[in-house]
Amino acid sequence: MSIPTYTLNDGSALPAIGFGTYPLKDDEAVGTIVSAIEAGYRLLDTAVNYGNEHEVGEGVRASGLPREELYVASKIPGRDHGYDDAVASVHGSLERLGLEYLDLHLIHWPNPSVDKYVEAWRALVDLREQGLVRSIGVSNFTAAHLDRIIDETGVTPTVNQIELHPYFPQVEMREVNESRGIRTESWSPLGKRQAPFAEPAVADAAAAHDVTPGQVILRWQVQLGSVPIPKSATPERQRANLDVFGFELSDAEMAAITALGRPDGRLFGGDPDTHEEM
Ligand SMILES: NC(=O)C1=CN([C@@H]2O[C@H](COP(=O)(O)OP(=O)(O)OC[C@H]3O[C@@H](n4cnc5c(N)ncnc54)[C@H](OP(=O)(O)O)[C@@H]3O)[C@@H](O)[C@H]2O)C=CC1
Ligand SMILES: O=C(O)C(=O)[C@@H](O)[C@H](O)C(=O)CO
Repeated sequence: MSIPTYTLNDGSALPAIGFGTYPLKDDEAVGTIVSAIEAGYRLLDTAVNYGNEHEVGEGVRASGLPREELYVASKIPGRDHGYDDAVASVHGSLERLGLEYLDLHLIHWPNPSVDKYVEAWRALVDLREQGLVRSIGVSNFTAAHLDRIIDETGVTPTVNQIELHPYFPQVEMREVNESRGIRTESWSPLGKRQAPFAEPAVADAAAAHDVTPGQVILRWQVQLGSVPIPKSATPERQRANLDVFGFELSDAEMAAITALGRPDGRLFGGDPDTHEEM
């Protein structure tokens, strides 16, 4: 299956759906990642803090695909936001992955109380110039965090990966990203443990299009223009989650799913102004 791509603001191409790798680990993770690549995923999302960059790199090699056909993305953890620490962090990621370059590297969380995310961003800008990272972006950034790094460096992130699922549809942040030319990526795109598969807005659309509730939610993500990165350890679900380009939700179906959003819809209170991860 060939996956459509978006052109990012730096001219590079990002697959319209990717594979989330948290919390896959150890030998089993390698097989799971190979099965995802065989299912057709090309974008693999990892992070230093997932502790599985080695496994992702092994999966890339075991897939037998040429490196340039895969799109590998990782993230700098909060403890590495100082400029030199961020540079060392990216070198560490490349070493663990066993790759010569990353397609995309993100700042994982802004950690505003530490107040060093601008330094981490400067490091990413320089690493991109050196060719170690092809595209650079952020995760869990609010409008204020985005505007600060853009104002202080003149460089706009290509993507902002944020929590986005039917109970937390991020209407405002999607507009914030779009107005700055930043592509939104959705983490926990299905809603993880709280996936709203039984909600009538989802179940009715699934019945109408003869697809699964998971496919409806991921298709909703695609039609919002956000890039979902669902995780599944199950090959059948991996394949089903990718098979969302052969049907289209109506405007009414889209609106009904977005209307499931609620103010307390975050999965674990991950408000980037207050939730910090090191
Ligand atoms: N930047 C950030 O701060 C964050 C980034 N992430 C990224 O986002 C990725 C995805 O998020 P995640 O939290 O895993 O949540 P998801 O919304 O992807 O849900 C994953 C869960 O749903 C199950 N599942 C997957 N497909 C289906 C299906 N078709 N039907 C029923 N159940 C299904 C999986 O189980 P099974 O494996 O058994 O199929 C798993 O338990 C992560 O892997 C990570 O890469 C996540 C959190 C924060
Ligand atoms: O998966 C990620 O990228 C995270 O940031 C996680 O640590 C996330 O915060 C989580 O799953 C907490 O339960």
